[in-house]
Formats: sequence, structure tokens, C-alpha cells
Amino acid sequence: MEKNLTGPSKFNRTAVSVSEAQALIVPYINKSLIETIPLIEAHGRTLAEDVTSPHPYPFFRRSVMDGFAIHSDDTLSCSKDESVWLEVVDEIPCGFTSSVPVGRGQAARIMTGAHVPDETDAVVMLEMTENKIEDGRTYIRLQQVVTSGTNVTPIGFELDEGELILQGGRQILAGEMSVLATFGIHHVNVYRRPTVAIFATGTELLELEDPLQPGKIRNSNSYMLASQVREAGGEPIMLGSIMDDLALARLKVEEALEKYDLVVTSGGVSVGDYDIMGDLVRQDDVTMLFNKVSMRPGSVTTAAVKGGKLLFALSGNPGACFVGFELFVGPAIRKMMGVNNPYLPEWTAVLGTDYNRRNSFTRFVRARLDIREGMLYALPANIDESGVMVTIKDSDCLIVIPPETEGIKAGEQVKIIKLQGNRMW
Ligand SMILES: Nc1nc2c(c(=O)[nH]1)N[C@H]1C(S)=C(S)[C@@H](COP(=O)(O)OP(=O)(O)OC[C@H]3O[C@@H](n4cnc5c(N)ncnc54)[C@H](O)[C@@H]3O)O[C@H]1N2
Ligand code: MOO
Ligand SMILES: [Mg+2]
Repeated sequence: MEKNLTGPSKFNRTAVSVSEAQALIVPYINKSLIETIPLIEAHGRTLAEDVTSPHPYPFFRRSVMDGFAIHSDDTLSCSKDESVWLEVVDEIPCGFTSSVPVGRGQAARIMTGAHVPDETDAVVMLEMTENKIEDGRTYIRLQQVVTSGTNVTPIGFELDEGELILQGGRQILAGEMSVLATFGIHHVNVYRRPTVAIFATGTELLELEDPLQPGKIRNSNSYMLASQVREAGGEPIMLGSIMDDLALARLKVEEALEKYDLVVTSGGVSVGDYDIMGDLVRQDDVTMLFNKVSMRPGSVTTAAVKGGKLLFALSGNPGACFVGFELFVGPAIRKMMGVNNPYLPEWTAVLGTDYNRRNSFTRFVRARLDIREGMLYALPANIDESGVMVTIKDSDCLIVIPPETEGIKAGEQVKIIKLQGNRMW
């Protein structure tokens, strides 16, 4: 293969901090277009509009129990020794309203969730009554005072008409589904999932079906990135891998940027002879945002803009590729999808084992989370090198080790970044 001789340019790098790098990207994040989709397909999507309640909820006074709708005043004289008999004049199943007025001294049999007759003001539970039939009429006996409002859910108990229920930017999960369905919102306006083109650079890369050969490895980064894109809410577009060839990479990037919302590559961003991405982002029609971040892993993470679209060139080292995505690409995808705070949550945890490494840069250490006696513990992976792939699968979070630390002792508090994905098994 023809060698890509490096110019001096890609050695010339100024490191920016993680937060500076994140801020440099923000102006170039374009919100996705809005689309209207059936509610049933909206799980996980981000609402693109505020939703206010079109009517109060509940919409009618609703019985909390199976029992009898009554006038509470009829029970004022009730006690253990003094009972009141009420005539049952109606039966109200769910989905119906009463068919006859319920007068004083009368009651209507009612089911949980049914419409409480307007003239009644309380529901007494079935178990608190006895009944008798006389001359073909049914009567119930009460021996306790029932206060007004007992077992009746008032109109608007949960929500008033016109109340802001869900703000734009909110993710639709089970609870939001329930609210939207309650108000008959069968189609919702959500942000379109950004399409994220993924391709890997590296002459050493094999496709998954290829047999192994000495010096070659399979392209695992693209598959890892596809999962990360999905978790962030985007739609991964797999564009395979290309060899380390600047012209080829350039063509591929241009095509992908034209067709898709975002492009993510892995590999070739350092200073090696075949590290073409460093040169690619320095070409005239590309605006490089940063090509070095004061962090490990992922120090070589690079971001650029071409034709108004973002290109992220992540490290080929799997650990650095993973972290670079979580800190920069994931937030960009979530922001495109209208998420108000797109960054992963920062929590505090107790460090589970000593962390002995000397550290000059901010380091993001993969770790497992564990709850011990109600406390959150972060247990660093035993091998955490940038080039190590296997412990990525064991990380629920990244421990943020500040720069200039000599090591941290078990039991000390550490800042962690909680990774997405609810691993349940
Ligand atoms: N002289 C220097 N060497 C290196 C520096 C440096 O500053 N000076 N930085 C190191 C750091 S830090 C990192 S991180 C890596 C970055 O490497 P690249 O982004 O240029 O990636 P490659 O050289 O293409 O590959 C590195 C490594 O990753 C493997 N790889 C690549 N693509 C994939 C893939 N799709 N799936 C799985 N694994 C992949 C590749 O085979 C290499 O082993 O540079 C250091 N060097
Ligand atoms: O970008 Mo490199 O990880 O710092 O290992
Ligand atoms: Mg390299």
C-alpha cells in the first residue's frame, strides 16, 4: 500500500479541556427535524412540543370503591346502635351514568371507576353495608357516619384543564405514554432520530465474517459505536471499514456527510504514519474544532465541521473510542433530538478499591457500580488501558479521576459519570 507521508500539521495540536471541547461542538449541533408518529411508536423518543391537558383529569367524579353512592347527610345520625336504611334505586357499572335521580334516603349501587351521580356526594364501601329486600325493593343498612367526599375522586384531582403536563424535550417512557394516551393524543410530534454514519479506518480491519489473518483484527469498534448510537437515540448507519488512505477516507466522509446527519469514524487520529484522519480534518473545506483533549483515554479525539455537519474522528483504541463517544458524540445526538441536558449524569460514589495510578490528565476509568449497605460503590476495572477492549462490557460508569492525582484510596468519594443503558442481567 502506498504510504501516506505525514506533514508536520497533525503533530501541531493544542489540547483543550473536556468541557471546552464540549462547548466547541454546541454551536454546530442542529436540532433534528420534527416528525409526527403514532404514539405506540414513540417509546424513547423526545417530545418536540409542550403538551397541556385538553380537559381536567379525571373528567368526571369517579368512585374509588365498589359500593353505594349516597347523600352523606343521610348518615349523620348513624352509630353502632342506630342504623339508617337507604333504598337502592339504581346500579351504575363503569362506563355508564345513573339513569334515575338518587334522592335523599336513597342510594345507587356503583362500581370502582364509575361515574358518581351528581346529586350524591359520597360512596360507602360494599363491605360496610348489609342489605335486605322488602316488597321487591332493595335496602342497605349503614351504621357509620360517612363524610362528604368519601371515596369520590373529584374532577381535576390529577390535572386541571390547560395545565402543562409534559414539556418539549422530555423523553417518552411508560409514564408519559400513559398521560398522552389518557388525553387521546394518538400521534405525537417528536424529533427525528438523527442518522449517524459509522465507519472505521484501518488496513488491519476485517469484517466479521472474514477468517483471522496474522496482523489483522476484526472491526469491533463499528459495532460498539452502533450500540452507543442506538442508546443515545440515533439511527446507526453502518458503512463498514476502509483502509488507511486519505483520498478514500475523504470521499467516504464527504458522501456520508451529504447523506446523513452526523459522521463518526474510528481510528487513524493519532500521529502515526497511516493516521489519515488528522490530515483530513485540516483540509481547506473542513473546520477543525479540536484534535486533542486533556483526558485519557481519548486524548486524540477529534471533531470537525464540514458543510454545517459534525464529523467526529474517534480513536481506534477501543477504550478511547468508547469514552470519546460518551463524552462528545452521545451528547450531540441527544441535543439533536431536543434533549435539554444531553450530558450523562454525574453522581458521587465510594471508590471500591485503591486506584494507584499516577495521573497527569483527567482520566475516565471504567467501573462497575454496586450497592453495599445502601451506599453506591464504584469498582474500577482491573485492566483499563486505552487499547483494552474486554472490560468495556463491565462498565456501568466512568470514574472521573482529576488531573495531578497520585492515586485515590478505597473508601474515598469519587465523581462518576453514569453510563446509559439499564443493564438488568
Ligand atoms: N507516538 C505516538 N503514538 C501514539 C500516540 C501519541 O500521542 N504519540 N497516541 C496514542 C493514543 S493515546 C491513542 S488513543 C492511539 C490512537 O490511535 P489512532 O486513533 O490513530 O488509531 P489507530 O492507529 O488506527 O489504531 C489504534 C489501535 O486501535 C485498533 N483499532 C483501530 N480500529 C479499530 C476497530 N475498528 N476495531 C477494533 N480495533 C481497532 C488498531 O488496530 C490499533 O491497535 O494512538 C497512540 N499512539
Ligand atoms: O487517546 Mo489515547 O487513549 O489517550 O489512549
Ligand atoms: Mg494510529
